[in-house]
Amino acid sequence: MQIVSGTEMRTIDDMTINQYGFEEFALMESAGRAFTEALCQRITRQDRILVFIGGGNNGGDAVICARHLLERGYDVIPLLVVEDTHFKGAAKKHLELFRDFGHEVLHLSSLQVEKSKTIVDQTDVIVDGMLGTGVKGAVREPVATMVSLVNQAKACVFSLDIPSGMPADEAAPEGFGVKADMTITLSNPKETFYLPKYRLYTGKIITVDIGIPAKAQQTITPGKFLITPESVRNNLPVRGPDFHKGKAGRGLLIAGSQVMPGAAALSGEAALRSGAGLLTLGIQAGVTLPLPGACREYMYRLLQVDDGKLECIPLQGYDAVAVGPGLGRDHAIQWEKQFNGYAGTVVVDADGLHQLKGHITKFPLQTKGPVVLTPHPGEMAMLLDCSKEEVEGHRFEKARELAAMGYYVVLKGKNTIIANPDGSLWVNTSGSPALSKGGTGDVLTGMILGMILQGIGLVHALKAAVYIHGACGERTEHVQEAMAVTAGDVINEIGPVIRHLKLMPGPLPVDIEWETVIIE
Ligand SMILES: NC(=O)C1=CN([C@@H]2O[C@H](COP(=O)(O)OP(=O)(O)OC[C@H]3O[C@@H](n4cnc5c(N)ncnc54)[C@H](O)[C@@H]3O)[C@@H](O)[C@H]2O)[C@@H](O)CC1
Ligand SMILES: [K+]
Repeated sequence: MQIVSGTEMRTIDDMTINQYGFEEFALMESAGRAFTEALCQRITRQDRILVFIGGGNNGGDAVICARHLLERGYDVIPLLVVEDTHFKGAAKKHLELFRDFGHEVLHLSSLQVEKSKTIVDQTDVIVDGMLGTGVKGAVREPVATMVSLVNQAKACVFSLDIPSGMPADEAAPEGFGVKADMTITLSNPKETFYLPKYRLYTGKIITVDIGIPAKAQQTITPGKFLITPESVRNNLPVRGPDFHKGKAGRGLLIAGSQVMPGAAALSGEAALRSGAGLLTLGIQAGVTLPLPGACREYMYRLLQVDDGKLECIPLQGYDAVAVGPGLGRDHAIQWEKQFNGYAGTVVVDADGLHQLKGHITKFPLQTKGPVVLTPHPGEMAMLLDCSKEEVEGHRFEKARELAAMGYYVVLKGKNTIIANPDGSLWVNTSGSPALSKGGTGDVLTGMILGMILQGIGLVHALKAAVYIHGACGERTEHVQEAMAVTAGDVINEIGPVIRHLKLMPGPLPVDIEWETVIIE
């Protein structure tokens, strides 16, 4: 499932209409109808419906929705928030058709604000078709007053394509808009749906297919995609009857310190629970690991510290190395000496990232294999010399900026982003507030290491680890309060979540990119 900015959506629409000859009028009909179908599955015949109609193509879609609802016998008030003169092209034709079929629209200009407030108060369902991806700048009157009215309404609000007023481009200045209960988005989820500043706007997100050809979608490169459970399931490691531990990789985890031994234990156990075949823990000599746990299952390599530097470990025989959880910053990793020419995968997290900072531009050139960085927003800000707010406001851009230095980036947070050095992105939708606790990041690093070791391909491994980690958080909430969940509880869900994924009912979709998905 591809995610797009508003600008990219316009490019796709232009290709569809101008390059492939699709009629704009018919495409709009398809959009309005797909929206209505999804809407009708969620409302009842008794609902009083108010359809807010703007003057652009989003309003055109809303006119079509109002027509279909009326033709199906629903109780509908179509309310035009601008004058007829705003309507152009296909939207204008659809408005004319609406009237030709004998339907009437109410004009906002003919109502007092008090009257419009009464109408809103008496409504059960609001269709928000005022502004779509074409919004520019802050919402102007009279739409701004209507946005406020909608946000105070008791009615269930369904935004058409995107909540009115909210921009569809990450680069646009922050906008104020409708706060929907559900957004039924056309063709592709918009990138801003996955930014923290707009989290309260979309409500649940549903994507509907409006018949845009795949060829038009493929013109957007590098692409941004949602991680779907189906795509994770299709690429999970499989163990045949002749399987043995050597086939599940040999990993090295350099982690832990006197004050944070638990981070090493959590990461290591998560790597093993995610399928790692053999794991060695490289840990500073003298650190006492908390027992029990998975500490029994891995091998140890005690690291000496000399002159403030951590001893280097020969890396032959290790398929991947993860470095950083709980490591501290006092004992320096000798990046160049330790990893020079190493052809396996290196994963750097937590204190490892702080230590890597001074080597950030050189490091990908010193290793032969891929390097994965797993920063949270604060660590990302540190790596890119910007503020955490800048990272959170521009998560796609910042993930790509770091990836362009030659890294695979896992930018953590709600809707974790995976970025490829070529700029391709994957966005996660699983997760839970239960994961907001110390140690869950260490668990994710271990899971990433475990998945990488099983040889399913680096991006598939990252997608699987990130998705399953989020799903583990969701599952912990079924049996206990989110606030009570610990990182150890998350580890305990890895096996059940993978089992659940593997047993998912139904045939596998041939091409998930074109499935309609419901994102809770
Ligand atoms: N061919 C296409 O391009 C298709 C577009 N579709 C729909 O078209 C939408 C995009 O349509 P448009 O590009 O016409 O744009 P919109 O309908 O999002 O908005 C344009 C209108 O809003 C007004 N406007 C812009 N910024 C404003 C602000 N800050 N305050 C108040 N009014 C403002 C403009 O004057 C114009 O009338 C999508 O969201 C989608 O709903 C669908 O019909 C599918 C096909
Ligand atoms: K809208």
